[in-house]
Amino acid sequence: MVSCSVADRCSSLTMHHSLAHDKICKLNSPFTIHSSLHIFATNNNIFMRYFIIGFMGSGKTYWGKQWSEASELPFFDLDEEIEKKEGKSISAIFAEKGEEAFRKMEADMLAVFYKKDNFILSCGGGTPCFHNNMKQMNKHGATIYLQSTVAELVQRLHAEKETRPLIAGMNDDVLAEFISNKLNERSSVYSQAMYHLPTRYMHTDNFQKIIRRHG
Ligand SMILES: Nc1ncnc2c1ncn2[C@@H]1O[C@H](COP(=O)(O)OP(=O)(O)OP(=O)(O)O)[C@@H](O)[C@H]1O
Ligand SMILES: O=C(O)C1=C[C@@H](O)[C@@H](O)[C@H](O)C1
Ligand SMILES: [Mg+2]
Repeated sequence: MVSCSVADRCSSLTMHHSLAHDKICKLNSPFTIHSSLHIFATNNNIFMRYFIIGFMGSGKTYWGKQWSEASELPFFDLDEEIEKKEGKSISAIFAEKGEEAFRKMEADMLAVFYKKDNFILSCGGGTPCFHNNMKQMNKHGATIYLQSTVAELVQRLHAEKETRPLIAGMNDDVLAEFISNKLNERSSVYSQAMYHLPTRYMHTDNFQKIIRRHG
């Protein structure tokens, strides 16, 4: 399904081959993802499914929207889809029904996307870590891990804690420790993504240029 071309060279971005996870190829841009390398086909239908994963605050929604505008692939945000279906915020769902119930809703909503054809989906921070979701996403499309450092995440999440139930009310020291521990715990799952994009090397301008070149 996927192969690495000779042009796939880059200092900051790596791709994990979906069929041979031990093979790591350097890519010249995140948008090699958008090339024919990641077109999936069944029964003569061609479709592109991109699942963006990463820790809370890594920029999945931010980059997913920009990528969608530039590529014209429709953008969806899994948290927002759950909120629409349930008619309440993620915080309210956690408060009223608990995390376990939320994880089930999340897996069920994700499964809806396995049947859609062309999209970019920004997942929740914990999505890959529950209900075998990581394996399923790798099976049904291309998975893209936005890899951020603890320092980047603390900086971004500092101002947005209250909309994220897992970190609401934490002071900055506790937040940094929580992020560090949780990231550590989740890293082995995130690393199963086909593409790893370190967010500190991503900028709007080069992102869009890359799309124009590869889209
Ligand atoms: N490269 C960037 N430049 C400027 N702001 C950014 C960048 N990446 C993310 N942000 C900002 O950081 C905050 C967190 O990003 P975002 O909401 O996209 O994260 P997320 O991965 O979708 O988080 P969650 O899993 O909680 O939904 C947002 O305010 C977003 O606008
Ligand atoms: O990291 C997590 O577990 C979460 C991230 C958010 O996107 C939401 O899905 C929810 O707040 C849980
Ligand atoms: Mg988001």
